[in-house]
Amino acid sequence: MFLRAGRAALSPLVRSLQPSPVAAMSTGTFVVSQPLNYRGGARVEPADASGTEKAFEPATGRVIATFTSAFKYGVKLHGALPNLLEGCRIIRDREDEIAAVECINNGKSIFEARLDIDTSWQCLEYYAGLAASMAGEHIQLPGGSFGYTRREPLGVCVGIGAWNYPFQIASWKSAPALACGNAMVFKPSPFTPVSALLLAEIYTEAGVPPGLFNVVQGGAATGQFLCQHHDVAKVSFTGSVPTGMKIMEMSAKGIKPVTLELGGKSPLIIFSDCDMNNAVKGALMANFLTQGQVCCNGTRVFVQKEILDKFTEEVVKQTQRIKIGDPLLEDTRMGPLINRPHLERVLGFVKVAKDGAHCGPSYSGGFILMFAANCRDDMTCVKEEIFGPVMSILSFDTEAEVLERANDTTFGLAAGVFTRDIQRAHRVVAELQAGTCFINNYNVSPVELPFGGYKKSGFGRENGRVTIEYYSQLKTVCVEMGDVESAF
Ligand SMILES: NC(=O)C1=CN([C@@H]2O[C@H](COP(=O)(O)OP(=O)(O)OC[C@H]3O[C@@H](n4cnc5c(N)ncnc54)[C@H](O)[C@@H]3O)[C@@H](O)[C@H]2O)C=CC1
Repeated sequence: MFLRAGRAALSPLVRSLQPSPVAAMSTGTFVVSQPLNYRGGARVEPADASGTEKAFEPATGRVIATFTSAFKYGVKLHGALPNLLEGCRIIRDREDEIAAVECINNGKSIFEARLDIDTSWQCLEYYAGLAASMAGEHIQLPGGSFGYTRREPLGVCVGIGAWNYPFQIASWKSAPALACGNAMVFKPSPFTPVSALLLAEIYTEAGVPPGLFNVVQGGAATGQFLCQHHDVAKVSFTGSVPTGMKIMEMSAKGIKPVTLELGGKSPLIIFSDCDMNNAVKGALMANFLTQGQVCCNGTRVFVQKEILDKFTEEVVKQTQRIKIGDPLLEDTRMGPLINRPHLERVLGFVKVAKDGAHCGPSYSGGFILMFAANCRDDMTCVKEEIFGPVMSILSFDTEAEVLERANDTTFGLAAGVFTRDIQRAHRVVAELQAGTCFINNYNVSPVELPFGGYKKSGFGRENGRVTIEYYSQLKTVCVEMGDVESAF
């Protein structure tokens, strides 16, 4: 199953967690003993505790936290602009500790967890800068009259997160929300309840007023409660399409705006004139980060016929070199999937794919990694979101053909193209039905660039300047400089 011997070598990293108020360490991993709900600037046990849930360490199956779900909730708006830059500084200082918590609770490699923490503090830094430059318009009207617009907060925003990027999702939702003057109640996935608490404590330490960022633990029932709460002005959700539909339905009843960051089955198109080395690296980046549990992964890899064999051979060679194992080890690049039911689900897709495709390396018992070559568009592994380390390779002849096949999906989160022909690159991305398109790279996420989906992958955006519009509302002020011209 998993390299226990390697774990002993990790104790210095693990020990460095001990001074943290979060965790008391046990044999090479941690257990959380304090309450995991956060309200009014402190950890609390919910008054209406409705039973307990457990969170596990994916690599070992150990229980790392037992926590209570919360239902009753009330948050007061403070109207204060928090010091996000100080929060950014604290996250950078505590990067190793936060990354280790993320690695233990999620299973992603420590190497990758650190990258997630980087994109988290970068987000706080970015919106700290934007907060000061938020401005409305001044519009001249006849007769010296004029109008102006103000960007105002929405109120209490709810953030609901998935388990694959727990700290990053909490940061990407809360930083723009707080920068716009809102309060946020954040509900992490019950699989990964721990690191959002670290963010809450960091905000408090940074001087964010108590009550501006709160964490509520629980599953679907808690999420529903938050979406239906009459004090909630907006819901920002990251998760699956079926849950996204429910969130939208609930929000519609209260006429609440929603941001939906949902699933995907994104195409990655490799033309024969590509830089092969970069294209292979791009395909690995597009499929194997966080054990393939990434919404925008380019899992349908379309390769132009002339280079199909060479490309497949290189992909196989390089996937075989990926270091799989204990996610806390520095050289590990792929850890375990989030839990056993998810592993079984992914293996189910692999089993079906094996009947129709030539399949590459696969390992079972907590870790798997594979590719399926010679796939067809109608295969289940090509049509459905697997959310695991499974790359499907398909061949194509012409640009027109591949565009039609790439767009033949109800999802539209991301897409990628590798080619040396700059005109073709831009022509192709203009035709791709996806919210984020990569040219000659894949799965990089600079915080300056908006991220979000087309079609059933959702709407609204995270990151970038535009996200300010999703966490604020526009007030128009009309100013009369003359007399009132009455119709009566
Ligand atoms: N577009 C994006 O930015 C991202 C999308 N995802 C998508 O998320 C999915 C995997 O994440 P999961 O956590 O399994 O998704 P999920 O939809 O099962 O759960 C997501 C969150 O919603 C909550 N929830 C579940 N039912 C609810 C309900 N009825 N009302 C309110 N809240 C509810 C869960 O407790 C969790 O916090 C994949 O489809 C993936 O593609 C994941 C990461 C990023």
